[in-house]
Amino acid sequence: MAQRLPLILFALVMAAIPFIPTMPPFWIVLLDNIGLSALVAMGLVLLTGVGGLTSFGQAAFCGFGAYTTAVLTTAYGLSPWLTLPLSLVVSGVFAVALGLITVRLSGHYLPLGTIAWGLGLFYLFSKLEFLGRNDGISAIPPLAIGPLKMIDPDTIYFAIWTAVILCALLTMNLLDSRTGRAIRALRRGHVAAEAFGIQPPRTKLLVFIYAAVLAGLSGWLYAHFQRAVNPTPFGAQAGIEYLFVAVVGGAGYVWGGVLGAAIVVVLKEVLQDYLPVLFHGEGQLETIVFGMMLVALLQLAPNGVWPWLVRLLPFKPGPKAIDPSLVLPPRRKPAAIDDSLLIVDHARKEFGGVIAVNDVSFDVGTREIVALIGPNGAGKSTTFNLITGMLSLSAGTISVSGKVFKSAKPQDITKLGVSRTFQHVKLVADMTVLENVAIGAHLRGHAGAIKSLLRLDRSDEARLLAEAMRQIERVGLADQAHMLAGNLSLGQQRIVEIARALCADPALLLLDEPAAGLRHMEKQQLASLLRSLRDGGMSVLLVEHDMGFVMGLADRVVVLDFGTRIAEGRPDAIKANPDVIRAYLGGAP
Ligand SMILES: Nc1ncnc2c1ncn2[C@@H]1O[C@H](COP(=O)(O)OP(=O)(O)OP(=O)(O)O)[C@@H](O)[C@H]1O
Repeated sequence: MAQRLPLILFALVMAAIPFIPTMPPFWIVLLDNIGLSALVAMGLVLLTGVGGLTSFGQAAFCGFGAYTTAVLTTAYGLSPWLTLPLSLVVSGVFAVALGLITVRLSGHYLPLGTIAWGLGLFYLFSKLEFLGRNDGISAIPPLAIGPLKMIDPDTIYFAIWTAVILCALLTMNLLDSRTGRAIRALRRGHVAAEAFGIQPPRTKLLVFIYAAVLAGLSGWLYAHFQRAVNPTPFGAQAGIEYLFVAVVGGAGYVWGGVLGAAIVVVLKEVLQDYLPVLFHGEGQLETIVFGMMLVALLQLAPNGVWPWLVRLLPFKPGPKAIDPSLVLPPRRKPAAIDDSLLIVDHARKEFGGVIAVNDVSFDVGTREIVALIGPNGAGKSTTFNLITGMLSLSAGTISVSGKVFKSAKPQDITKLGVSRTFQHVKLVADMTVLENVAIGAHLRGHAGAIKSLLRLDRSDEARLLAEAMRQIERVGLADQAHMLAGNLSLGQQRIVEIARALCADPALLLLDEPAAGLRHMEKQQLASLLRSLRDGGMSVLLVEHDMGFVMGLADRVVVLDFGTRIAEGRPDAIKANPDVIRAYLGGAP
């Protein structure tokens, strides 16, 4: 409840505003416009700020919402309350169709794709006869509750701001959940997300639909507020402006969308009113000044105004409460075959003319720590990527717990009980250590987006967080659990990755250079942690350049050179092996 206090206070203030006797009616109109814009921006926060998918085309989804209700209420006489779900469904269905194509685009192609369909849909709205072409549709009935018709700006105000507050609540619920973590994980790229069972295309499509539905809701309200629609507010320029709103307010924050809407709507209004007076009606000066002010604002607050403002607010979110008594059921571990959990059998990987891995074979048994060593470019990371499904084999096979594959998706390998860390740390810097580690337990949770939106996921979520905390304590980072991962040292971030991997309850742990960046004491602690994991029944395969660390820890060592396995054996034998000394150890520092 205390968590929701700022929202309740905000709702009370917004509810009281129309009753202030001296409130100029025009301000209420401005607040209505801010609310409409905030709904679209909130979707963009999730899509662009949190999910990393830049869209210039959101105005088109407002158009779907607005035109759906305009047609159905004027041509078919349907009640606006009936057209509300239909407007949202139409926006959502178009989002599925456009999203299926768009979310697969990457880099510059994604925003370009959204501009393309933003432009295309604008022309569609202005050319279709039944949508009234350029003139649009007028005489749209107002919203009404019984005899109360929401004709004035100060009555529809309540509908608009109820929608804004409700959507803010739902969006915050979604972000504070297993699904929300999956969305936030996407911003760090697909690789880490996929390694823990998150399905990026599906998650992106979900965000895409959610943002479109919010825009559709804004369009529906707009149609009944203006009582007329035409294509202009749903064109590419409006799409760009919505993105501006989100970025100015703070694209990573739900309330950034609302604040951005307030800044942009008020700024435009003030400039439109005062600049022509100051400059005697000269040209389109307000557009130029508006653009310059937004650029200046972004220079001052590159992450948007919300995070800057939040530092001044008295409410600070406390750390998440964790109930240590909650436990997640262990994952069903697949059985090892002939005591081997992992069998790499004549694995080969060619990149064009480069043979990165050349018929390499080795295995990892149960309760065993195996180290994969070799000079730079020997093929260690490529072998790791073959095992984890990030690369497909050119020849040979890999089997995990008896399941043989040539190419498998990372999510499928994770489901077989394999969990990994990365050579280049892949944490979400602006998420806490606890939230990052909880991503590791993604496949152990079950609550989906709908449950998260409605807050029906709390017991599932509490168990996931309790498990994440347990793993953080296990690796010795309890004091850092509520810190942002990006504020930790590189060595600590590597340990956080291990906690995240452990959160998946793996049978086989793959560690890519876990000791890099660690101090001597930290390495010793890591070695004793890995030994205790092995003694507890886990198998570990690690790539590492620190020979002191490897030789004191590994049960068996596999040595690669130029993609070929040149030796395999116990650490003492490897240290004395002349081929290994020549290829690697002799040159090792
Ligand atoms: N995607 C790729 N395309 C082309 N060549 C690649 C690719 N990935 C790796 N290679 C090449 O394959 C070889 C093995 O690289 P890999 O990164 O697996 O070595 P490594 O043993 O992990 O090296 P390091 O210790 O430096 O991380 C190198 O010659 C590398 O240039």
